[in-house]
Amino acid sequence: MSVKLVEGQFSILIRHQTKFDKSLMKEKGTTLHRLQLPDAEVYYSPHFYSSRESDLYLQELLEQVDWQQQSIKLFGKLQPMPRLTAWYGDKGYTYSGLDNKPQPWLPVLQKLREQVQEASGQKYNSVLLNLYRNGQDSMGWHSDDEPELGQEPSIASLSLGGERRFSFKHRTRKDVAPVRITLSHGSLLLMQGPTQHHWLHHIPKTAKDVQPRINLTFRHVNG
Ligand SMILES: O=C(O)CCC(=O)C(=O)O
Ligand SMILES: [Fe+2]
Repeated sequence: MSVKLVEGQFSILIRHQTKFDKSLMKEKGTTLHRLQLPDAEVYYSPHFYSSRESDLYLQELLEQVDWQQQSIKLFGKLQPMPRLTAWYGDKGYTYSGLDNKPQPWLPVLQKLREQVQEASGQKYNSVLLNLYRNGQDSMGWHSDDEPELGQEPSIASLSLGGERRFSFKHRTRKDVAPVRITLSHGSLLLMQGPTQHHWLHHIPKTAKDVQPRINLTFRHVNG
């Protein structure tokens, strides 16, 4: 394996070469583009996986993951979350006020974790999966700043399936415009450094007729 990191003004080029089984050949070289957000460190690679690899991973995850409909308390009332979720990894973690008991890693999740770790140069011991069944499924404004994630967490987010809008908004600076990107099938988004301190992000609902989408956020939970 060789990892080469070249930092330009706005992009980091990471080249890597890994052995994969022939049926699922990962293309060599990943370019992570740095997004121009002040007070943040965010990188995006629209085609981290080819469309064929992405189709296969999407199918495997739809079939193998233990998808759950969880509820959250809103204004004192239990409401179903507008998406299905699952949590795999080595450590428990509290998210949106819910205690998540992780499931042991599936082989496909291990494989994705290794590839994402190689691209980011970080280690992750947990992954939260979200399944957005249609355009009415969503995730509200939040930042991933739970104390268990440490001061400046690195969060690697893989998207598979229907394209959805992902927006960032600065917590305090009104002079800084929100940033919107469309997360494509097989894309990788990396959020690290001070991003979670200063920015919120969300997945809004859409009236468009969108395909189901799976998002995986790899995290390192301290414990
Ligand atoms: O679905 C996404 O892209 C966002 C997921 C997210 O922000 C999270 O799991 O914390
Ligand atoms: Fe998040």
